Amino acid sequence: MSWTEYNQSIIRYPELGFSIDTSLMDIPADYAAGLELDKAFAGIKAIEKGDICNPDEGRMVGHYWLRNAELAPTAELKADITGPLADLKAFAAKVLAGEIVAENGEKFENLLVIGIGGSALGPQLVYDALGAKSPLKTFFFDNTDPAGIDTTVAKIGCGLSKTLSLVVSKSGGTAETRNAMLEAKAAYEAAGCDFGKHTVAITGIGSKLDDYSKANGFIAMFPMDDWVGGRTSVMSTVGLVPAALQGIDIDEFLQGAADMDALTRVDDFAKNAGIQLAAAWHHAGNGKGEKDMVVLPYKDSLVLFSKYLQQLVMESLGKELDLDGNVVHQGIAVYGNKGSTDQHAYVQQLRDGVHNFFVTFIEVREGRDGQSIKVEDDFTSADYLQGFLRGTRKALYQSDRKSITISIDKVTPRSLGALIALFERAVSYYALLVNINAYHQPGVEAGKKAAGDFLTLLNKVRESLSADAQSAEQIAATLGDDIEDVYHCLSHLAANGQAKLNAGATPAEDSFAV
Ligand SMILES: O=P(O)(O)OC[C@H]1O[C@H](O)[C@H](O)[C@@H](O)[C@@H]1O
Repeated sequence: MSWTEYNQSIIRYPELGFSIDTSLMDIPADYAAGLELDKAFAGIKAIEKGDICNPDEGRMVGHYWLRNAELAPTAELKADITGPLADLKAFAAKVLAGEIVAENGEKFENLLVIGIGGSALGPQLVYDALGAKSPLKTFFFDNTDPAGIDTTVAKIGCGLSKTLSLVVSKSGGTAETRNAMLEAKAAYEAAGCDFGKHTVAITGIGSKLDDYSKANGFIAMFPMDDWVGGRTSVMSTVGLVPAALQGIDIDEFLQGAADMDALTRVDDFAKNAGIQLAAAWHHAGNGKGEKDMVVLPYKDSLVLFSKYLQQLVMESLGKELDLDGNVVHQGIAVYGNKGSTDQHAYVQQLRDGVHNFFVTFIEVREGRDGQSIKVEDDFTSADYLQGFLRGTRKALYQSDRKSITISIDKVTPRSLGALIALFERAVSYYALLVNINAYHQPGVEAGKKAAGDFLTLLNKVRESLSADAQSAEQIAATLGDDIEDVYHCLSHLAANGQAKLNAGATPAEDSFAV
């Protein structure tokens, strides 16, 4: 790759301390000419002006308005953004000033965020990246795993009475979040505290959670709108309430995103990092996701960025049908962790093994805020980190492994907002280029329905147990259900003290009794 090609491939946004280098993707100069760029630019405009761009759910796609309410297509929608923003800032200021306090009159010291998917990943990323000096130490319940909940409750310990909980669910009906909330309630009550007096809801108006928050005397409720998808909700009340409580400058966070939005909505391929990122993905995977994206931030505080992008990209782009109903099985697989840590784990395969990926390096130019010691005569830890990034990038390219390098000066609310906005925009553009709806998630429902079927069967199996040991086959015959499904119910009951297992040599020979 020549110096000239590097200069031609890089896009720099000095106002954001940002650059993106696609030179090591080897994209032919005429590649963009073969893409439906006009359709992509027109599609983004339709999204931002409030067309129903999520046709399957009949919804607008409004996350771009969250950082610039002036873009919202009506005064009412604008007020739906600015009103809650002002309210949440006032609320956070009162909590941090000790004007809103715990039931026992003490200042809140901890925050417990209860949510899953888009209602957890954004707050987790923001806290990890920016929350080092948070006045509220933050914990998460992001699952229905009772052991995980116990571990977190143990970590909070006697601080629970000074813990503010946020129950976050757009739909207000997600089972894992409901369960985790009830587990939290039980933990507060075991500590002699009233759950409602320590808790805030963030949810859609009129949802089950909204009703529950009123019935249980929650401190406050912040609304979430149906035109914001879970995976793009970090700049709605979902991400901003916890961030403001953590003392993070949310105005800067929103401004970084607004600035990136402005720079990536221009109809000029050469200057638009969002469309270029989407085009790079398209070229790498032949427009069909044939290559996975490995995300490698060389900065510990961005370790969750790969996990965050995993939901943003895979839930948005992983679709069976295109907008015309054709079966396309689109998507881009995303995984990653951080550098240089991963060089001592899976980078061996990236360099030498199966060639099914491209890398997105995230470079943070400043090593640390302040002076560094020398770890060798001439070098600091930051020099090493930079050396490993540059070295890995080069070593991969030498074995024909492509990469994108995105650089920011440092991890700040502004640069994190800009990074998130860049990937949101690239996802929108890519979806337009391959003609899919990036804003629904029909596949998620199948797993939820099957989980419901399991629970129905679990009840039936539990009731079929008797003092006489029976095999799965016998119980399945009585119930008229699938033997293996019945067996998994029996195993679960036995593992959780609700059935007695007489272990045989094979699952068929296992028998179960009450
Ligand atoms: O915020 P909630 O309604 O509880 O949804 C939480 C998450 O679960 C759903 O199943 C979706 O797949 C996610 O996109 C969503 O972010």
